Amino acid sequence: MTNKIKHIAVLTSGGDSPGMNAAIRAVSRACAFHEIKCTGVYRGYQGLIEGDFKELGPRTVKNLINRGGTFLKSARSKAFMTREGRNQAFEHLKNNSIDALVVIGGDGTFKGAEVFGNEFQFPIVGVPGTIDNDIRGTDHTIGYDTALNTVVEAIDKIRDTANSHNRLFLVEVMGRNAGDIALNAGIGAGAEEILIPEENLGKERLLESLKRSRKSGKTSSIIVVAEGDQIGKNIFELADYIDTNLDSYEVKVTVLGHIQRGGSPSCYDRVLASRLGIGAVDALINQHKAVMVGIAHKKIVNVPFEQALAGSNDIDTDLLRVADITSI
Ligand SMILES: Nc1ncnc2c1ncn2[C@@H]1O[C@H](COP(=O)(O)OP(=O)(O)O)[C@@H](O)[C@H]1O
Ligand SMILES: O=P(O)(O)OC[C@H]1O[C@](O)(COP(=O)(O)O)[C@@H](O)[C@@H]1O
Ligand SMILES: [Mg+2]
Repeated sequence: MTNKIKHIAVLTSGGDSPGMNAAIRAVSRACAFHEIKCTGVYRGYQGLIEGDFKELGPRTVKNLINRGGTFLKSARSKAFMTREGRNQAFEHLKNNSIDALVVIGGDGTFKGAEVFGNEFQFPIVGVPGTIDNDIRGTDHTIGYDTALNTVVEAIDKIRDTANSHNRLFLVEVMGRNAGDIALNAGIGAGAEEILIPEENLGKERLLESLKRSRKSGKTSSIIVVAEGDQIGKNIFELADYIDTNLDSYEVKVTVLGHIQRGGSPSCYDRVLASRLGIGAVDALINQHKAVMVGIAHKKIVNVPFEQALAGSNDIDTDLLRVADITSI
């Protein structure tokens, strides 16, 4: 076959997520399987600009499947947003005879890949790795399931103390512009209210709802707030507002922060990462470019970057209903 891919580079970019290591491992081993040379790029696009490369063989990636973070490290690269930076990146790829690139990251990473791929006609395939699950065309992104489990475990602990003290806890979770973590972990942890960017509840309605649940006999409450939510953006201001207008509870705030991004990946994320890593190499061998490899209805799919980037997945209205009914 003409244009046979002989050398693939792989990088991780944007916010790290549990399972990225498993995805790198799968890419490296799929390359070994198909007798394709594999190079790891350190620190995402920044390492591409600096030529910070390391050859990856099947044994280089041993003992990684269970490890959180990314051993190739990740970065948010300002220089890659410039044409000059991207020119440098292309020179390094050319000088190292690299034919194609696998980028593991989120929406920003795919945007960068789309821009770069168009500018230099360079084949790039994306693997969705972000805890936010804010990519279209794939049911799940790598790291999301692990993050959900971390959040639920943390909220279970908060529930113990909330209940012992008759307190209302506002728990802030990640998800820059997406409510997936808040909604699913909120249901899983039995939250009374879930505030997400996709749906603006309004402070007054939140207060009314809390008053109703207090009246119905609840003695403590957990509200899960996505960091990008309209009324929860400043969670401490929201806590003051509730404290001032609802005297039945003592209000406390917990910001879960970056613990949500760490830890050993769940089995689901390990399997997903393994499938998508292999899918990315398959896609390149089959001459695909500018696509993300995703999973839809249990099957591997190739989704053009343009579609993957068409806003985050719509929020599942059925889940909103489940949250409403189970918290009555
Ligand atoms: N429009 C763009 N042009 C070029 N590079 C971009 C663009 N958008 C994002 N990138 C690159 O992708 C990197 C990762 O994006 P970011 O939004 O930080 O994370 P994520 O991929 O997890 O969403 C950015 O730091 C930048 O280097
Ligand atoms: O660690 P940083 O750079 O402060 O970024 C925090 C952001 O990264 C995330 O954890 C993941 O987002 P991305 O996958 O888009 O990088 C968001 O949920 C959060 O808002
Ligand atoms: Mg993102």
